Amino acid sequence: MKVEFIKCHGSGNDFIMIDEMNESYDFSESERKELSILLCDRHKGVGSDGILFVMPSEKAEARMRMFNSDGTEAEMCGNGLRCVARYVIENLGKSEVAIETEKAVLASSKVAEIYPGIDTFSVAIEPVSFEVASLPMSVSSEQLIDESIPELSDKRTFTALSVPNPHIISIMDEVEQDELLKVGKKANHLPEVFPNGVNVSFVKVIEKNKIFVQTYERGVGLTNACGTAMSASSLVSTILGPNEVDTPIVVINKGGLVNCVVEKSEERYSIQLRGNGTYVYQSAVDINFENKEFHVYEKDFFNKENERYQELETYAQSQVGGGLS
Ligand SMILES: N[C@@H](CCC[C@H](N)C(=O)O)C(=O)O
Repeated sequence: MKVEFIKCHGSGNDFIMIDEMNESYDFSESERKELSILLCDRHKGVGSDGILFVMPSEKAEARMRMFNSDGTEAEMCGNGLRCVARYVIENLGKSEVAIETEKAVLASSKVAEIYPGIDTFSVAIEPVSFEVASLPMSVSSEQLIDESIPELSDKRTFTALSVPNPHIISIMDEVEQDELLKVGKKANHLPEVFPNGVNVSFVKVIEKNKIFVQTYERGVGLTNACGTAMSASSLVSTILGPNEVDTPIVVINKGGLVNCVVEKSEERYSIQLRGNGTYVYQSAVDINFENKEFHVYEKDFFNKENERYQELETYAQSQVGGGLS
């Protein structure tokens, strides 16, 4: 079977995007999982953090399903949703669209550039819940706000929330990647506490409304950026730290930066996540699901789009001080 795809990224969190709206691939569920494991492999495959399937929807202009590189499906993907929003916006010639995800239909639109020359897309990150049952997470309390999780660390405190995929966030003075890797691995081998796994983020507050976030992603490992994690981190550093609601929070990550606006209405939080949805190249793969063999065609690069993004990346790294280890 020949499958066409676009290689894209949001903040360096990279994806293989497959259009099932205009193409009738008719994948089975096991084929979607297989595609993710084979193609996301950075040594033998195309290499990416996950696969975005853009599908028809009865409730919205399109539906997104997102699979991690280990073949598991996530409830939501913020950086991926910006890429899908761009694809649907450009395909339909609209400036805003609604995208169906597992737990919600989410508003997405093209907005003012976050950096000169970078087409920028805003996606709604909701529903948000601090109930531990929503992750799910097994602890004796209903919420876990800035508390220790002894199984993970004896020196850090964490806040648990779903947006709606599961996250735990720890705010600290300096983010150490090796420590994040250790804690992230532990958290994802602790089914008695996190039966479905969890995304783990370390956050440094650089100044008011400016934070640095790095994430160990469930189903992937350390990534350049995780959109839902940056949204969750913006919210937690607003509740526990100096950030403000209704104000763009600059979130620096290893792959660049985004803006997050935390909103509160009738005691419910939501976040607007704004950033790039960059196309790197398009290509196709011939895949035989029986024997798991595949051949990737030549890459057709999008003209200079990713080179422009690299300017933003360089700018973002200059903003973080000692945050990158
Ligand atoms: N990178 C994504 C989140 C992808 C899913 C995550 N690994 C999970 O399993 O919840 C993002 O940008 O939000």
